[in-house]
Amino acid sequence: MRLDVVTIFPEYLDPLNVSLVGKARARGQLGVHVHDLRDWTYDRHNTVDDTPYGGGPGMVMKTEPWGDALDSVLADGYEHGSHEPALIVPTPSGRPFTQELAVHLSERPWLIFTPARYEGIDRRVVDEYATRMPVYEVSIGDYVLAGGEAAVLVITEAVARLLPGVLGNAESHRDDSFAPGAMANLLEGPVHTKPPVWRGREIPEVLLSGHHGKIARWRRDEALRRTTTNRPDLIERCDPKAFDKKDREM
Ligand SMILES: COC(=O)c1ccnc(N)c1
Repeated sequence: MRLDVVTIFPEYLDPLNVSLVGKARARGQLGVHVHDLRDWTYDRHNTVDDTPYGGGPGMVMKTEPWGDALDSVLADGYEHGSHEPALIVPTPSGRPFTQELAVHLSERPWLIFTPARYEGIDRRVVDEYATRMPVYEVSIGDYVLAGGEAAVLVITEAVARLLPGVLGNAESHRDDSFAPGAMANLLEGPVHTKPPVWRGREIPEVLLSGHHGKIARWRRDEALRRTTTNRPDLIERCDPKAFDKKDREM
């Protein structure tokens, strides 16, 4: 997978050099190219914004720098063998970013992120590139940020961990919160590790039983309990039949 990020704060994406994404890059599983939008400005002040047509507060990011930047990124990607780009536009007015969307994006070969600042990017930029590739306008939650770069980090982290071979244990995805299948729409339950007793607190006995069926049922019940408490809105979406099937597998 190739990721491109065009931003006025390239240093904001430095965390993509560390941890899981950094390791995936070092192993060549992920190519990450961060570009400074101001490299495509030609005036003395490297201007990237201007006042909004129709009036209103704040400033709007101008079409020309974005157009020149995206054309350059596309040319470079194609030249190096990438294909089927998709534009990812982090915005509070986008579709919710979900585990399902993360899975979908992890299956694409090339993602180009355009995190905005100010009041956003002139709409004509999205309209222009929507003629050449799929555009995903994505919100990471019901709140507004000063810029989309933090959302790029969130989306990249969620997508990169799904790439084959990135997470040590391929099974780790199966019980993810929101993962497709029996755990779909359920929050993950609690986890425990050594020591067996800590400040007088012991491990739930079932986890020490070695009975995989009982352990799986306990984990499912704990996931249901946590989901009921924290996300009752998800409960009606659960597929009880999936649990029956899982029970049979136990
Ligand atoms: C400027 O970008 C945002 O404020 C933003 C991006 C993605 N999701 C959000 N909830 C906000």
